[in-house]
Amino acid sequence: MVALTSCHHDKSIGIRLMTLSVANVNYAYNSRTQVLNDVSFTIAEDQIMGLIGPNGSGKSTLIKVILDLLQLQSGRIRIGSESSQSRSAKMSSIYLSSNDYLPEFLTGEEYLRFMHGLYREPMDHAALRTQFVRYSMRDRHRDLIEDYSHGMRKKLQLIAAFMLRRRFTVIDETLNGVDIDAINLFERDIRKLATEGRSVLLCSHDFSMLEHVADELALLIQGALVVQAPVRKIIQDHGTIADLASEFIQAMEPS
Ligand SMILES: Nc1ncnc2c1ncn2[C@@H]1O[C@H](COP(=O)(O)OP(=O)(O)OP(=O)(O)O)[C@@H](O)[C@H]1O
Repeated sequence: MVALTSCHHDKSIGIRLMTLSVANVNYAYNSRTQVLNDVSFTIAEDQIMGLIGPNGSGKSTLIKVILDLLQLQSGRIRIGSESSQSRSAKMSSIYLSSNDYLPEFLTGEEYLRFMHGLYREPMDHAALRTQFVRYSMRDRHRDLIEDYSHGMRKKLQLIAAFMLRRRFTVIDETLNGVDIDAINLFERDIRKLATEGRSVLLCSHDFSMLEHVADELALLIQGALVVQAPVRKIIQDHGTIADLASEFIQAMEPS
């Protein structure tokens, strides 16, 4: 096994406020399976961080530990200045999960009202209708989620995130199955969140989308974070994110 522990940082950034700081996090589901190994990284305000890694490398586990859906076993996680377990951290974060388990018995509009209720935010009905039109779902907010296609369920989750505009948005593979028009809109909408000073953790196997949209990239291999680097530096040094990923994955394969 090649030791690959270097993390690259962009020295030109200077001092920035951090939305997320993860320090020395380990996680094991049981005594035989150590899934996360001493993971440390940060996401600055106004930054979109892409999270990549092979299947089973621990990306979803890391996200669940960050959001306190799995209990932190060791290390420290802060969202802003608060512990990730605090109520204020939870109120300032939104999670779009990789599955599309949504309450089938609600309409899209009722689901969004429910989400706004959780965050104690008033819902802007005009904004809701606008988002449904933008994401090619005109008038479908009145239909039961049960009747939505797979892509429509994903788009409903995206609309929730773009209406609620939390300080920290976490997206785990939510874009699978979403059409190209919606991806283009998503890229524009997610950049707007970042320009407002919000932060995004975007886990995806779609490297070309990440090349468009992410500022920074984190690569997780076998539960270890082997790279945190600005995307433009990766493209400068390696050509593409895919090239960087395959270089590291090959280097870590047993010879
Ligand atoms: N509830 C669980 N109990 C035991 N092991 C689990 C559990 N959930 C995940 N694992 C294991 O933890 C490891 C990491 O899984 P995880 O889902 O975090 O990977 P991932 O990087 O998100 O993968 P993918 O790209 O395939 O979605 C895998 O070996 C997986 O089998």
